[in-house]
Amino acid sequence: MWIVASDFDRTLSHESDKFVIRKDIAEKINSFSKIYKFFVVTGREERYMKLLAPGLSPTGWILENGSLIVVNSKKIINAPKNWFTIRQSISRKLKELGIPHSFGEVIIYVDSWSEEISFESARVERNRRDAMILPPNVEKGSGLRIALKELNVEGKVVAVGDAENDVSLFRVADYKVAVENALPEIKSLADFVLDKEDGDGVVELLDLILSGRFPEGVNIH
Ligand SMILES: O=C(O)COP(=O)(O)O
Repeated sequence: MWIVASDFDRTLSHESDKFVIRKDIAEKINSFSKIYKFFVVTGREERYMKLLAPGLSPTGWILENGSLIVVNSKKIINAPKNWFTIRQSISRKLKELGIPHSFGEVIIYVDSWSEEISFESARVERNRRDAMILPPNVEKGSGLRIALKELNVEGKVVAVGDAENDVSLFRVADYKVAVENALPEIKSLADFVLDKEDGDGVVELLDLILSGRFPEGVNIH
């Protein structure tokens, strides 16, 4: 069984489309998901995914950077019980420091954050200019593992991404794939770099898998 775990922003969707996924790309993923497994693994909240990915029906969603898993209409929170008390105290500290932030269902989002701040009971994950404050040990990779366990799915995991918060996804993958527009450090970690950017790159990957040309038939560059 092939299991594709794909980032969303700048991997499935393009900034010039205001991060809304193109219809042909969503349709390709929907048909792939009927044969194999496809998970969208994103830092984003569920409410944004409803707006940015209308009509997209993957096998499952790993949201808020691995802290919220949605499979088979079931929501699983990947955080310790005391996390929400910790989250309140972190929010108070951010307010004292004058750092604007917002809450997801589980995590804290900070836009355009360049300061180096660490917290005792939380982890800060950077993603390009933004940052997310999460429970310790919660990341995209651990979220994917929970989804696979919940669905009782086993197979070869192909992770595809573009930026820093995709590194943990690479750690749980059998094959690490970067889209053409990925950051240089992500490309250097990848087993394969796709010829195309964003969603066109992911379609390229899905076609390689569907036609049986992955991984042997891929030109490594
Ligand atoms: O903007 C974000 O929250 C990051 O989203 P991504 O993980 O899909 O790249």
